Amino acid sequence: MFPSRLEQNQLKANISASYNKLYGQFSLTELRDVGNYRILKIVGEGSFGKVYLASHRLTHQKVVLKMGSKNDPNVVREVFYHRQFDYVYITKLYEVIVTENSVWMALEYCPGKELYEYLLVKKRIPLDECSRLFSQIVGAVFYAHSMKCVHRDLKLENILLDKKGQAKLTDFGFTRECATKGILETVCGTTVYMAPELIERKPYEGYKIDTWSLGIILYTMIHGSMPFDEEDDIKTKYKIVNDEPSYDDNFIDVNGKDLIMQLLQKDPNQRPSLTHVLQHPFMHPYGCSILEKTEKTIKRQSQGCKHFHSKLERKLLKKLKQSGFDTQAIKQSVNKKKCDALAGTWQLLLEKEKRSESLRHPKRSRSVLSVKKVFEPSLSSRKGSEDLKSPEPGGKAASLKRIMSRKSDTVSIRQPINAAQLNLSPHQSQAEQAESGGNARPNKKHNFFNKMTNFFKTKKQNGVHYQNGSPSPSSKNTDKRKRNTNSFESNKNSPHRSPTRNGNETTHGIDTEDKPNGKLKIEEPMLKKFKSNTSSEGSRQTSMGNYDSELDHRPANSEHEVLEDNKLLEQRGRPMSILSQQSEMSNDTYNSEYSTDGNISNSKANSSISSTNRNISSVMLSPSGDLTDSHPTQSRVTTRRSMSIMSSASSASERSSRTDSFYDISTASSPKTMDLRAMGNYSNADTMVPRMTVGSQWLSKRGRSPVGRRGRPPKRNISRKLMNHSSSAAQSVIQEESSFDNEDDNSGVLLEETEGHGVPDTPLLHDLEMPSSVSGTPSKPSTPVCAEVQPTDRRPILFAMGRSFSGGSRWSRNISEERLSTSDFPSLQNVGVHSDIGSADDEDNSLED
Ligand SMILES: Nc1ncnc2c1ncn2[C@@H]1O[C@H](COP(=O)(O)OP(=O)(O)OP(=O)(O)O)[C@@H](O)[C@H]1O
Repeated sequence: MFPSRLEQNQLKANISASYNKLYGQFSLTELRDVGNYRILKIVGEGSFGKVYLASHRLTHQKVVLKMGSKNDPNVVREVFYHRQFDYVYITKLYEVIVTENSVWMALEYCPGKELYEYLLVKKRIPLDECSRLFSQIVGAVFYAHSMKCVHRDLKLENILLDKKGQAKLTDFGFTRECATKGILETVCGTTVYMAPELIERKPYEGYKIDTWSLGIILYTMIHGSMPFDEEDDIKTKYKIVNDEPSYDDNFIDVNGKDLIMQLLQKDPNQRPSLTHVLQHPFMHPYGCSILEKTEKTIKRQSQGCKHFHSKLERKLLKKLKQSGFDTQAIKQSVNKKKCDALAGTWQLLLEKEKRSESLRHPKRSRSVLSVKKVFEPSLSSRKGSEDLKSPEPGGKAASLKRIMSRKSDTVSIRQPINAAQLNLSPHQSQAEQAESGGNARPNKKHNFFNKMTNFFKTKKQNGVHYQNGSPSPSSKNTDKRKRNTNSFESNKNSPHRSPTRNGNETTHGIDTEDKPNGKLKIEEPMLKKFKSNTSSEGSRQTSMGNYDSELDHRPANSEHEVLEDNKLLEQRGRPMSILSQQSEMSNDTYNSEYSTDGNISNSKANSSISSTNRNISSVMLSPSGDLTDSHPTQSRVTTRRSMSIMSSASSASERSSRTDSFYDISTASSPKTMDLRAMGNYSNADTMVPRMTVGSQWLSKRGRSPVGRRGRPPKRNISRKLMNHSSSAAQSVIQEESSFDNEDDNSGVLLEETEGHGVPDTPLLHDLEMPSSVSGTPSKPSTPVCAEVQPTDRRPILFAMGRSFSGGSRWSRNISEERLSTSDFPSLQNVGVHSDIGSADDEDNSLED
């Protein structure tokens, strides 16, 4: 029986519709999935590439996917070091996916964004909150240092806030180990955060430059502006080397000042150890608690205590086994920190299980770090910080906004309210917490809205008018009068900090009477100043140069991206990076050591560096002590905010370290190769082509590209073009590398300045292994190797880059082979996974774990 004509037509239409659908899917340029992750939206963009919010398909856990170029050694460096860290105040690296050209890092999602942005919103962070956040940051750096690693790019932008408002250190692109070489030479970091010895280009102790940057961070958190940040970078550098920061007693107390002064000692040897920092009275009560727990964590990890020992882990492992998983493979991946799909899935499952567990059995943590604990009125009032009660950025304001938006049909707020404008009691905050947690009870809501109404009534009576989230001048007068009764001076010697002083209220104005010189300090310009100060290059921003226009330059791949970009525009009106004049070195990425791999670069950037160096020296050598700038800075257009830099003055050892790091991660070192390295043999013919490509990319990336680290891809392309065509340095790299074309097969050659090499002795760095597929052979964990360098001894050393590039795709291939597909997994119910992901706001990450 043949189908009727109508049926035939219907069938035809169906077939063509599904064909077209499939075709449409194939021709989609939009990125939807990476490995086991479904991309949800763009959350940021770094110099490496875009950063996406994604969902792990198997566990529905949210992660951040950060993309980088496979050929960028900073990406390799970041992965290499980051995967070693397993610490509560460092973002977790769950998984690394390597595709043909890119590396994708699946990182812990921190919805609170950067501390920098938080500070922009808050203007200043109250002392108690500073103490809490700063203890967490110092804890993270202490942990990294105990692993014999220095971060070298500590700044507000590299500290993220998780959903609980906890600080998380991130971005390990400049990290290096110090186990083999205590004294480093590479100038890297961000100018305004740089220690004097870095500015002066002296050899430096890595740990101590981190300590200095911590001082800058603390100062900025408290004051809302940076201690050394001038319009002119030369002046900034001069100040870093010669001046003491000025402290504003309206915002800082004796302890805070004492701590910052210690951290910002010009003499690195005078800077305190991080143990001392954590024990400092300013850090009380958080510091000691963090120190204690971090030490425990370090001890446990250094003793090689592996995972799978806790009850929860064993339970989860059992479930997985019962469901047919290869638990041995999981154990191996996790213990060796392979960061493959198995390890990633395990970590995410475990986190989810922890969350469910803590929901099932909520326990009250005794830790002072517990969010619950810090919400307690007693502690809060002792420290006087309202913000402790709002762990999320935006604090009360954010919560309030949410609550109010829920009730938008009955209550309306004209403008977002800044936390600073609210002065609720601890109890109010607790109620608000309950509200924002979604467990609000009607009576509480009622209560809360009554309080809100009262609050607005009171403010109205006091003449406060909200404009763009800030009180209008008339309100400031009122506030000023109010603060007169609570002036800091009167509380200065009090052992307890004044709630008003610590609260956000104080951030809105300072009494004329409080100032010794009687000068009125106007708050709004302060905020503006801070904006540009924090974005150290942003101080040169023009009205044209802004984040918006930068985003506009980027090709929007899809409507989705456009939407995201628009959201970003709404959220962040930051100044953007615009190409600076070539002589501008400081806050741009200037001549990374990658660009000098085997070469002393003669690029424009290099000359810019030397010109700036001349500038610095001329400034500093001025006999009168005045700032004499014999080489005035060329007109800068504008830049966005502080940029991380790495100078051409990088020591060969640093370069060696980087390349060794890459070597370690990509190929397993063999004693034989090591010997060859030491003997200075050159080798490898077939890897020269990729090396050449890589060389040029490195040059354009963090090299002399006038675009900063946060430069956008189109600009990078431009600079790459410039490099390729105009930079003799790039050619020089290629020439020198090409000269070794006919060497041994297994290694790349880098013309290095070296005198030998050392092997790190840190036990914590040892037990690592990337997927064996990286090297193509089962690999014993290799230790980071770093050449001890004498600048005078310039000779080529062998370094086994070859396989890394030629074999990179093999790694990628094998990883993807190993990667679990959805079908590989049984139903998640079988392994006891709940679908209420992310809803809990528990203590899953607590140090007690
Ligand atoms: N784990 C994360 N959670 C939430 N957002 C993140 C996370 N990591 C990065 N982001 C967002 O992505 C942006 C860029 O990320 P990141 O700064 O790490 O990139 P980058 O390439 O290292 O940048 P740069 O080197 O210029 O500092 C950040 O500003 C932040 O807003």
